Amino acid sequence: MNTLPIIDIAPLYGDDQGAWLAVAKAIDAACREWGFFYIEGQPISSQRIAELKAAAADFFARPSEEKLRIDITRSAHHRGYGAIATEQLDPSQPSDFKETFDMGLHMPAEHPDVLAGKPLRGPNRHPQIPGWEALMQRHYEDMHELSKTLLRAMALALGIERDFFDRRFEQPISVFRMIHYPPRAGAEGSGQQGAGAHTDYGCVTLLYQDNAGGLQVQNLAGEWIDAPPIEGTYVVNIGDMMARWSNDLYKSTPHRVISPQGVDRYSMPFFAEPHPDTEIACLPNCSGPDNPPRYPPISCSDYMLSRFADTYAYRRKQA
Ligand SMILES: O=C(O)CCC(=O)C(=O)O
Ligand SMILES: [Fe+2]
Repeated sequence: MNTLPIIDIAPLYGDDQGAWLAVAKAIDAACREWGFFYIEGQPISSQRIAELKAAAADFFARPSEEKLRIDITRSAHHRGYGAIATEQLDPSQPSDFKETFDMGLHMPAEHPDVLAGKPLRGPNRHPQIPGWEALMQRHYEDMHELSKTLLRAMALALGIERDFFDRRFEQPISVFRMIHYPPRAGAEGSGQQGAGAHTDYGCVTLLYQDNAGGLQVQNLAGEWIDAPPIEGTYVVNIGDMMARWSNDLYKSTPHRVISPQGVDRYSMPFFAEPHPDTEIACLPNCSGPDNPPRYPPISCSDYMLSRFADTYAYRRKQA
């Protein structure tokens, strides 16, 4: 059973200002209370999802040698394939029982930012599968637009300029990721779990999950509650950078994935992050005389790099 808010965002695409504001307020309230909610009425087509799922199933079923041609651990800017156990989201647990594909904003090797060695900038690394790159590119752009639509609603509800986030999310370091969780062999509680308990690092995560189930969210009482699959929805959650940006007005909530039993699970998060040079300093209207800014300003890229180093052993070694 689901206890998280479900928000129909269709009015964000219409002309009714009153309805628009009501949705913005509902999103804002969910960010303050839970940091986790579902959206429905979003414009990503079910055909797109079907194409992505077919592409994921095809890619992850390929031999390791083929997938490792785009090994993420050999990419300085974090693109490509992550084999099982590359990531360890909960350091007190075994590594995650999942494999991943990550892509971001493509910047060719000769782009000045790449030549200057700017962190997290560079070309994507796609598998050699016909149609793959075009599909991923289209989806990345559509998810970028969807995240900006949600951010615009948050800006309005917070009483800051409507385009505050639009201006800061140009040339973003957002990542689209596909994840495959193989079926778990042992009983629940034994050994590796799908994704260890963690909070997301960035601003806003928009997650498509298939119907296998297993995503859980920690409530205020510290209990794990299910965030079950709901047809046609995305699960949206706030990450640590947005919590920091909003002076902890918005919550970044721990979550995890229990490996599926007897079935494969596929999920596809889009991690929306700003331009790397964006200054993350207390947002307007998020502090006051009794509530001073809690964190010093930091650049988006410095913040993200420090968090990546915590989760990926191979990046710790590089650092
Ligand atoms: O696969 C999922 O449902 C959640 C994945 C997740 O939390 C993450 O990648 O940050
Ligand atoms: Fe997460």
